[in-house]
Amino acid sequence: MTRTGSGIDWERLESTARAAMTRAYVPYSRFPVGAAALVEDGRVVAGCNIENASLGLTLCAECSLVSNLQMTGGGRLVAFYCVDGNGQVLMPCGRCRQLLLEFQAPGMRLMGPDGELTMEDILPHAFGPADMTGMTQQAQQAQPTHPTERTR
Ligand SMILES: O=c1ccn([C@H]2C[C@H](O)[C@@H](CO)O2)c(=O)[nH]1
Repeated sequence: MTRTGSGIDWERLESTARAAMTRAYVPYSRFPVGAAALVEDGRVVAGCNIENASLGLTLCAECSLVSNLQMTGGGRLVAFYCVDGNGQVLMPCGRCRQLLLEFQAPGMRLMGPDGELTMEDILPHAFGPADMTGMTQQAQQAQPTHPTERTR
């Protein structure tokens, strides 16, 4: 049984993810992926995977989605849905869990194979933005200066 209850319009996200999946560029794996997410301001953003002849440079659908998010006004993700080529729910790979963590609204919901999940469910004890703001003054001062910021 699918657990819902958060009031999220999952059907809209599912259909947007499926439409995004049809835009995938996957000449190497033939494994299209589409992702869609609801932004806290009501926008829906989407992405597809984009492969590369240099295989390790492949962009996952989630990567394309967060690029879309940032380029269309930024904000935080409230709900996320990802599908494979059959339109079935696909769980984000490890790297993409980290990408999503960066842009999650508090309590963001993801659709999993058996219902709603949270980031804490799929990436427990995560390293995230809060850890960076916790950097000590000393550690920040130790950062190398970017060449353009040098005064002489
Ligand atoms: O979370 C994931 C996992 C995989 N892929 C893509 C990358 C590659 O193009 C294909 C096979 O790994 O699926 C995604 O887009 N997102």
